[in-house]
Amino acid sequence: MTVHDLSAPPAKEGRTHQLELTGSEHRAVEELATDLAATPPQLLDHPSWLERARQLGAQLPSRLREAVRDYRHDPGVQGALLLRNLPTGGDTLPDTPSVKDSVERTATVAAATSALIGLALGELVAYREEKSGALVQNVVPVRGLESSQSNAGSAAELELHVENAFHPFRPDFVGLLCLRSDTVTRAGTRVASVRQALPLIDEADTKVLLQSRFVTAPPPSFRSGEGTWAHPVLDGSPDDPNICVDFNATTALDDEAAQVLERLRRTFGQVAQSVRLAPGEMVLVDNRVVLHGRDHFAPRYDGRDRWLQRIFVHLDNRRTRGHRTGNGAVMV
Ligand SMILES: O=C(O)CCC(=O)C(=O)O
Ligand SMILES: [Fe+2]
Repeated sequence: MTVHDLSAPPAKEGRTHQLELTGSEHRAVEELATDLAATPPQLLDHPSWLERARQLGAQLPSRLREAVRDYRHDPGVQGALLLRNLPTGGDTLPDTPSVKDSVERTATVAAATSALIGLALGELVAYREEKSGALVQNVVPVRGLESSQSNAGSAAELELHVENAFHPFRPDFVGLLCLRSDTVTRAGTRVASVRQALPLIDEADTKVLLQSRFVTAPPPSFRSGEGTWAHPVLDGSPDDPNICVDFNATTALDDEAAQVLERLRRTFGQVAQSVRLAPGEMVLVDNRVVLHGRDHFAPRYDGRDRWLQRIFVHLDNRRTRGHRTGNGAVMV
């Protein structure tokens, strides 16, 4: 990550969470990820592979475990954790996938790295109706979907959103590990937290945002799903609220709320930072307080396009037990 990075001064007092692994820490993670990738049946979504991933996750270098634990306790003003110098199996990477809804099923060093970190943070989860319920999903540009408001798009900027804002059990955290960056236009992941935006929202608007005057539709990645019941955009502590909004999918139920929503969109546009991930960098965003999106870019479809791998994390899997068959990782 280079320009406009998370080391830019935060909007107000607070920690910026980031950690660059040393050479020996990198090798230690690589060894664990290589061991995990080779663990039978070498399938990411398999219960026995995930059991091994939980065990090996506990052996990650202590500075990494500390950084994750600290971030989990309080995600800071920016709500993001940036990890650098992670292994991705760099020299042996295949071409960037190019098809819609591409996912990783067979274990690789990169996918194992994401799984180890996700399981150190909490529980890996996926949605049966999205990307066939795979735990590690590819974020790649897809030909024909350039203008889509999904992670397969490119020509259009992907609007700031909370991941799966419509869902009663949206992820608590989203992780994006970069395998290949967009070397031409240097497209970044945009991040903006409600902790940064709140001081810029006036009190009257905050009041409206705390009321159930909004609805949100499922994103294009979901095969099916109902739009939400009326919900507030802000909830919890008025001083440090959670946020639930998708500027492409949330609509207001009345004119006043629509104006407030539009002002909120502009405010978030002001505080958003572009995180230009380089290969081996992973950004985790706290999906309760951070909106994310993506700059527009021009893919070449030559096998070398931008390639991220995405994971979702829940902190408490008892909450969703009734939605997960056999206590597995996929919500139905
Ligand atoms: O491409 C990116 O940087 C982020 C895309 C996104 O919003 C997602 O995959 O959830
Ligand atoms: Fe997203």
